[in-house]
Amino acid sequence: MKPLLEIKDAVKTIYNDDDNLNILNNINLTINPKDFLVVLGTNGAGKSTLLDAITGTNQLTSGKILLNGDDITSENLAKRSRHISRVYQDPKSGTAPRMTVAENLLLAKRRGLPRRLRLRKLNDHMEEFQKLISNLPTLDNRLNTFTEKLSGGQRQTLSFLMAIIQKPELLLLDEHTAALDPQTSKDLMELTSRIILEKELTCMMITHDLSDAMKYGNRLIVLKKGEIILDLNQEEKNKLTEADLLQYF
Ligand SMILES: Nc1ncnc2c1ncn2[C@@H]1O[C@H](COP(=O)(O)OP(=O)(O)OP(=O)(O)O)[C@@H](O)[C@H]1O
Repeated sequence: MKPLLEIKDAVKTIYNDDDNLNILNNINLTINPKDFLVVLGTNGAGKSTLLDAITGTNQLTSGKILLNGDDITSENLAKRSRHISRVYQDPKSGTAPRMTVAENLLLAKRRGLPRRLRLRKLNDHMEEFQKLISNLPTLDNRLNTFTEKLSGGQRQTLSFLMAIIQKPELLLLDEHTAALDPQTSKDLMELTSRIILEKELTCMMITHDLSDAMKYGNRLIVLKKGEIILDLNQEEKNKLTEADLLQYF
């Protein structure tokens, strides 16, 4: 199978006056199409830095990143965002507050087009957007609500829908349920898993929640001090208990 994403000898160095620190220390990782990879690790292990390198938010010091065999290591964020989408932890970061739910969805659907063209003919898309949210009690009847009026959970659900609406080649979830209450977090995690399977997305998800890490995904890696210290496939993951996982922290 042709890999979707290849990370080769990735190093990210932070230069300090007295000491240099490799926050990514020679990471090698291959992700295949339809993989749902869960990423665990202690605070400061380098998880977000790794996602930053994949999206182009932050460039690597050395190493390569290939998407579908193409070297994207020095491509800028805008170019990569045509293929890669990301949901952050903060519900406020993914949506435009002074726009309605429907306008946000249209912006996401037309990502890559000039902004002035992106909001045209909204009415043509209302039926499609209504269908998209029809099974989601949290957003039902909210298409015309300004995003700033939504709760954190509603906003995060919208951020997630915006991230998948164009069927990205790679979906990156950066603790996307961490700021939500337990029930809302569970609902969004279940929606996430359902949509990833239905749309056959390839996903990399950072979480600190061990039970989510056990329950979701077909592969699990643990990062520590910028290195991958554990990499398990589905079968190996199924044999693991939360207590086993805790030993890596
Ligand atoms: N621009 C920067 N300058 C200096 N240090 C940085 C910079 N970016 C990240 N770091 C450091 O690199 C390390 C890795 O940070 P990163 O945010 O990737 O960790 P993380 O695994 O995502 O942590 P968390 O679970 O807390 O979100 C941390 O020690 C952090 O302080």
